[in-house]
Amino acid sequence: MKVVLENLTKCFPSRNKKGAEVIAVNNFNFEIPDGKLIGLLGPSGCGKSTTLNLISGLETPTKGKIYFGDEDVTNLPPEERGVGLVFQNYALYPHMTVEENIIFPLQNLKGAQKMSKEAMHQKAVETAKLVQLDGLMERKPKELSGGQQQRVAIARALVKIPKVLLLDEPLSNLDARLRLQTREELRRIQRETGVTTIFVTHDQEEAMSISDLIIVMKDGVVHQIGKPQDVYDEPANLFVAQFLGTPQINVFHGEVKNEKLYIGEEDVLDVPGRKDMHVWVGIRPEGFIPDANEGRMTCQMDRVEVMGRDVSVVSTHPQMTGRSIRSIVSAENKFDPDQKTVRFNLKPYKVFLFDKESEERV
Ligand SMILES: Nc1ncnc2c1ncn2[C@@H]1O[C@H](COP(=O)(O)OP(=O)(O)OP(=O)(O)O)[C@@H](O)[C@H]1O
Repeated sequence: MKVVLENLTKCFPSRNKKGAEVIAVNNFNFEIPDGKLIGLLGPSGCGKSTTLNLISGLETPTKGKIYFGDEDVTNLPPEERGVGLVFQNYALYPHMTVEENIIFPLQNLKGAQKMSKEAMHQKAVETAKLVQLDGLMERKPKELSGGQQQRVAIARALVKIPKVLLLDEPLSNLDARLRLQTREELRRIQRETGVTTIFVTHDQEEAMSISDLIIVMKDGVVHQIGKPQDVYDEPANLFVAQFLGTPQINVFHGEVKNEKLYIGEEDVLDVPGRKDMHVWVGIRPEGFIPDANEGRMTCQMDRVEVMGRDVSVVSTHPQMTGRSIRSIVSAENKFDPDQKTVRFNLKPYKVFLFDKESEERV
């Protein structure tokens, strides 16, 4: 089912009398396509959870509308929206078995939807199979790993076949290995069920790896929506460029003069057709090509970190905004441990220019 957000806005009153109100979500407009997995991404406090709570009905919007398909659900309570919810803390009932936990939402069905014990059991078994828990139905939550507990929570959210599945940081409580495994599981379950899913995370790598589309938010405002690779390759502004990618993009003070890009005294790249202006220059770590003789950009060598197939060259530059430049280059490049400088040429498609004031891409 598609989900339409129309001018969606949520303001919270200030916690003290003098303070300004908080605009947690500011005029969010988007149509989430049917059957897709959407990653809602941004730093802490950017309004991700509030957006999810508005979609689920746990919060009511200050302004704007929410549609599931063509139905306006803005004023419907959560239980009438048909959403499945999964939170960071699995919130399972500790005294119930896996099966009882999964069945729980079915027991509250009323009227024509009421199910027999046998039908509920069948449904629980089917859903448990989907999340690969079918051998563990008699266990209590404390007898399960974190990843398994989260799968019970997902099964419980799916058992009523929700129109929309909403996941708020569902992997945060898992250790690194389980996190990786469970996110792949999540992707598989979403593909198999085809339920439109919105997944909140502050972890850009997690969102990029499993989402069909990512939405990048900051301070309640949506900064960019797109396929993960497209957003990485074509960031709309400096914030998005800095938020996506590990190591982070390197940012320099720069200037376009006579169709050349200058960083400090050096013209590091030809930029045909560009008008003269001062810019922020963002260079992805993979955008540097070491060239000891003809490299147009000279940096002060700090150290080389071995990563296996690649090496990370850590260097500095007076026009750099952060502490040090991180460039990832093939391990086939050889560096002298005593060299004072390192010279690079730049891959033009890995270099982004941003307006100095608005920080929008130019
Ligand atoms: N009930 C509330 N009353 C007042 N302010 C709130 C309330 N809930 C959230 N906020 C504020 O709204 C903003 C957005 O909060 P929200 O929880 O949506 O962010 P988030 O992106 O999910 O953050 P995190 O990743 O830390 O959970 C924050 O500034 C937060 O302090």
